Amino acid sequence: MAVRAAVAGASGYAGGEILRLLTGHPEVEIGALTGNSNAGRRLGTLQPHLTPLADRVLEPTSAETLAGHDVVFLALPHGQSAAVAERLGDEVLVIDCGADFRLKDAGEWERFYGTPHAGTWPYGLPELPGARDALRGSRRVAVPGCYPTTASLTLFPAFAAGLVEPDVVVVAASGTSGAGKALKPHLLGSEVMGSMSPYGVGGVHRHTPEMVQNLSAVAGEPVTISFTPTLAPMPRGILATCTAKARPGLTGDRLREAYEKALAAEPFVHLLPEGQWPSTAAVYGSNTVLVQVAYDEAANRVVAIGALDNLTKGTAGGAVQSMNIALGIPEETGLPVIGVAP
Ligand SMILES: NC(=O)C1=CN([C@@H]2O[C@H](COP(=O)(O)OP(=O)(O)OC[C@H]3O[C@@H](n4cnc5c(N)ncnc54)[C@H](OP(=O)(O)O)[C@@H]3O)[C@@H](O)[C@H]2O)C=CC1
Ligand SMILES: CC(=O)N[C@@H](CCC(=O)OP(=O)(O)O)C(=O)O
Repeated sequence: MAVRAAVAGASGYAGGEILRLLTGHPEVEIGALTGNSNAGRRLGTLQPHLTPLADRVLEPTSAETLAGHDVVFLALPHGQSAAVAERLGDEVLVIDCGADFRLKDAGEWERFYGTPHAGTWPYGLPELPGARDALRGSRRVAVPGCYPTTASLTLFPAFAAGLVEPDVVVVAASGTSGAGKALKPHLLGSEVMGSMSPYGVGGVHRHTPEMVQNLSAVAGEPVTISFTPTLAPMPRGILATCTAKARPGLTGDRLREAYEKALAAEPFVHLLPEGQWPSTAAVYGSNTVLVQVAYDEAANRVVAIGALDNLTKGTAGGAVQSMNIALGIPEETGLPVIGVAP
């Protein structure tokens, strides 16, 4: 019997990408689609690429409209998920694309988000050690932020093998869809086109504690991370350059072996052949993360670079991957691994 899935926030970027993937998922039947200011409108006017669903009309987002489904995807602004989720019942699989349930440390949540902490759900980054076990059979999933997905998948093999010091620098560029569809003056076409600009500089971006949480768990000790996000003039994609000081005795061969071992069985994280480096264009629309790593001997630093599509593996693809695991569906079902080129 098909899994019946509802999508809250279907008018937004993340909701639209979830629907793009679910329309091709053989086990899923799409149920209620909800919006907020766009409730009552035809989906085709908001998401014209979702042609099979063009005549579906958005309902208001409420526990009532989302009831009666096996899975509910929440693609809502931060702070909106808890009130909906708590009325959906424990047997429904609720997958939250927002940040509300990602962090374990309530103090860190309050410091970066400025609101009371709603709680912690199993974290939807299956590739991290132990994550698949926590997701299997779970009825709640917190989908990671797009930058933490990129940096964590790019660096965890180095930490898992104990090859680097717990002192990391991440500089990442993101496409503009990462900021959502709502109008923001710094995202107007004339502000973004032909320019790259940093934001959230100096340890203040809310994804910093999420990266720290992930990599500290893998390292088995506290990791500090200096994270600088930048905005790039492209609709989708993240390219993260991550560096960490090497531990004594590291060689390029040992580093490569550690990455090969950690990533060999991963369907969605692909270590490129030596000498080839990731690009955002190569992962456009796919659930793949491309990774490459090098040992910069003169600077004694590991340089690891990862690229993904922020809306696919960075949000919706990760969400569907976690749904598959939670429901016992083969993990790769319905998820593209091939990008769009040129
Ligand atoms: N974009 C990305 O790359 C990523 C996004 N996420 C997370 O996914 C979630 C959605 O992001 P995104 O799709 O980019 O954002 P958008 O701004 O594109 O979409 C937001 C959605 O939420 C709805 N909405 C707005 N306000 C409310 C409200 N008060 N109550 C209920 N629904 C509301 C909107 O409805 P309407 O349009 O009808 O008003 C719209 O459907 C966010 O939590 C975001 O952090 C996570 C990882 C990456
Ligand atoms: C380009 C851009 O603005 N990106 C967003 C992150 C997108 C993401 O992963 O979001 P959530 O944590 O909100 O789910 C930002 O930096 O705020």
